Amino acid sequence: MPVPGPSPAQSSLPAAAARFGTHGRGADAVTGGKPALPTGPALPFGPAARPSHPVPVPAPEALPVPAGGPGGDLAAAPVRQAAATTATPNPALERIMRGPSGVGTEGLFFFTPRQAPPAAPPAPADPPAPRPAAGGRPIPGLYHHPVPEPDPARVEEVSRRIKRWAVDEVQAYPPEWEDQFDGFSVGRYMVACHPDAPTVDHLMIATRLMVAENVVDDCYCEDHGGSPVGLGGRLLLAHTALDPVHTTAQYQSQWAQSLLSDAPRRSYRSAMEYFAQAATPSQADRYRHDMARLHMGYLAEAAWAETKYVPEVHEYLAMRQFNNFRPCPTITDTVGGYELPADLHAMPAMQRVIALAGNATTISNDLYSYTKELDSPGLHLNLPVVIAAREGLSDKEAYLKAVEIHNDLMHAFEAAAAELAVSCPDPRVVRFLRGVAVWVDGNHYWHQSNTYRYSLPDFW
Ligand SMILES: CC(C)=CCC/C(C)=C(\C)COP(=O)(O)OP(=O)(O)O
Ligand SMILES: [Mg+2]
Repeated sequence: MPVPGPSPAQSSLPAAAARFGTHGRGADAVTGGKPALPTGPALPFGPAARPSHPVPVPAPEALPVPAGGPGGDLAAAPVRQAAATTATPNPALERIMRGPSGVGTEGLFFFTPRQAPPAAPPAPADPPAPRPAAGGRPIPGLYHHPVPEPDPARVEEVSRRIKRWAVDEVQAYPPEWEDQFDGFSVGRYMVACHPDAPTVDHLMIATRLMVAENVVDDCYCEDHGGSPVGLGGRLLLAHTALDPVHTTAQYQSQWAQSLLSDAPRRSYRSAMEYFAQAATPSQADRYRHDMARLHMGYLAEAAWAETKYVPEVHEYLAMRQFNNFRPCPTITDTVGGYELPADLHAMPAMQRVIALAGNATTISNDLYSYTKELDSPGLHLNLPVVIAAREGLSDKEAYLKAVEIHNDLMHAFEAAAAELAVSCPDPRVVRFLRGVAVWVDGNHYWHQSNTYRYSLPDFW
């Protein structure tokens, strides 16, 4: 069912909500500069908008450990003293591999009861049994970890607050698209992905960014008012809502006003303002870097769409490593209320873990969104489509091959994460790795259960 375009009265509002619909099409363009709308918070990046000093970074032994959340048993001193490698039983290492216990921690295991780690003790006898997911069914043969249902009270509160932000603070979508916004279920998504968030305020940091990222993708890139034509200029200007321009007074104020001129920029600006207030400067810079990666991926995809180029499979996978969920799991420490320091984040082994996790989650999206994208206008690239075109396989064979690629990525991610947890048992590293792992699982849960948005092909 096509989504009706905005009414004339609403057409001055940027059409930003198509991301939240199952078949949202025909949105008006939002790329032109529109008159500034009333805004909520003050402009970001001014002295008043920022903490005058970074949020204090706790020492490892002082890391916040929410009750029942991950990391609780990881902050213990014995873990910090665990040997880099060991051939003999080591209680600290055993605890790392065993991971936390308690409700909500199933997704935090690198090794599940189904997959015993090499040279590691068996998992605890009574791991929490996840309740069945909200709906939908997993893709047959897709390697994943079920998660418990996200805390309904948190889901309700995040959902309430995010709608107020989207409607009142950034005017992200016109009123008639409310049901599509609700159907996206971003509250359930973020609560599932961040079970260790200490408070709803922490969850809101991730939720605003998630909405803003989708508003930009829909309105600038996708067929909800977006287009590959001119995308570079739009994305660069939107990127300045995350990474501010520093120029002379006359142009500084013009630039600041421009951030209010469409829904993507209003959303980025506001979500970044909230994020930067909670993050350390290093965490904010990490996010900017990840978003620059994302925008580069959007541009490669757009360039191929413009020239109707179907990439080789390895070229597609390279593009999709950038056009990727990566900016979402990499804020897990900010949302968890602690910091993975920059030098630990920058370790090549950590970078590999992050890339593999991002790639697995993004190929999972390719699989769950396959039928939606087949229905969209033009040729929408995703991994099964590219494999079919480039390797001469049937649609079904290509899809099943893409499932295998996803599974290989997941196994590589888990192996790399477990290896790093052993070789660098700093509790912040281990907690971050678990945060990424549970984000991967929450992301799968959301895709599987979002039957409003996704449906599986008829291949089984
Ligand atoms: C949330 C975020 C950082 C998104 C950036 C990249 C992105 C939009 C995806 C990885 C999702 O892929 P896709 O555009 O194919 O989304 P849908 O399949 O339309 O849900
Ligand atoms: Mg997709």
